[in-house]
Amino acid sequence: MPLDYERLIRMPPRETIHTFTTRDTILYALGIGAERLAHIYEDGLIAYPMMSVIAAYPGFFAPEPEYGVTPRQVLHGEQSIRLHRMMPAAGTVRGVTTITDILDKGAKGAVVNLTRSIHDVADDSLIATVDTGLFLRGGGGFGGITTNGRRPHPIPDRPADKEVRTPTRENQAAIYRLSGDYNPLHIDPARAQAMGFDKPILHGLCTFGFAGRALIEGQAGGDASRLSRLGARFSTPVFPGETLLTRIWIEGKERVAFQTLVEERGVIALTNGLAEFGGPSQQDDCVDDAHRTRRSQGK
Ligand SMILES: C/C=C/C(=O)SCCNC(=O)CCNC(=O)[C@H](O)C(C)(C)COP(=O)(O)OP(=O)(O)OC[C@H]1O[C@@H](n2cnc3c(N)ncnc32)[C@H](O)[C@@H]1OP(=O)(O)O
Repeated sequence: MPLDYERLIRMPPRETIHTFTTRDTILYALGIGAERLAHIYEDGLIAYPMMSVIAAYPGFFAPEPEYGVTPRQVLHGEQSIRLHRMMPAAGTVRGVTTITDILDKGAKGAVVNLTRSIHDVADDSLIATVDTGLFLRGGGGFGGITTNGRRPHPIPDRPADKEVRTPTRENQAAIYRLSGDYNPLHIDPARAQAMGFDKPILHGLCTFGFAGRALIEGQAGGDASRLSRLGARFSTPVFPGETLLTRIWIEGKERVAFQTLVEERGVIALTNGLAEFGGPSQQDDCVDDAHRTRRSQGK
């Protein structure tokens, strides 16, 4: 059934206030397979920039039936983050989520693009801009625009400059969901089968976090504060327990293209990836003392 474009595009912006503690930051890091002490120990804890995807998350998208969307149709299609300052390891943030456009992909489906600005409630500073594209299978055919002019970042036609391997665990989705995405698709075999999958799949945002970690390790020497932008398109679902292989193409001093493959199946899970380093422009103003100490110690 095509979605109800007129209703959906008029959906008012959704404001979400979210308080999180160092425990939540550590849980997110474990959910994306982190092992570095800096991300899993409360003493001088550093939040991964990818954690912005769960900050002020407004909840599972449009479950309301009047929009002509059912949760079974929804797959995560694209994700990007831009960091304007570092994610705090604890605090209260305010997110405002808005639908930017809805694309009609005909028989294939529809793409609903959303953007979320995340501010620190303490000083109202903008922390991150989080853009999400949701692919609604079967939601197309409503007579809408087919493109917004944005093109996926091209992957170079040459061998990658680097590869970083990051194994996921069998219980990865079970850990990741505790950061707030309780979609049964990722844990309940019957619900996964009802959506056409053999078994529960990993959250797309968990795969995204793994890719971010691989890029931070492969391109920034493990210094998470240097990642300022990360974006990619989801092309094949990942199953918990599979090994991810992130291929990196250096495109400039602080910029890489990337793809993330599932090693066991040789399929591409994330593509059209783009990452930028150098850190948020005003980052030194935002780095707390513990973090500065860790950086100077090279941790
Ligand atoms: C709530 C759920 C949470 C999750 O975490 S789910 C897990 C993470 N997500 C995934 O695993 C999704 C993996 N991707 C896929 O399964 C497939 O990939 C899609 C079903 C999303 C699309 O595949 P296909 O139906 O075969 O479409 P096409 O023929 O490749 O492309 C049709 C049009 O759709 C655009 N498109 C394709 N993939 C995406 C995408 N991932 N995000 C946004 N747009 C997409 C193309 O460009 C094209 O458009 P043009 O006809 O105008 O050229």
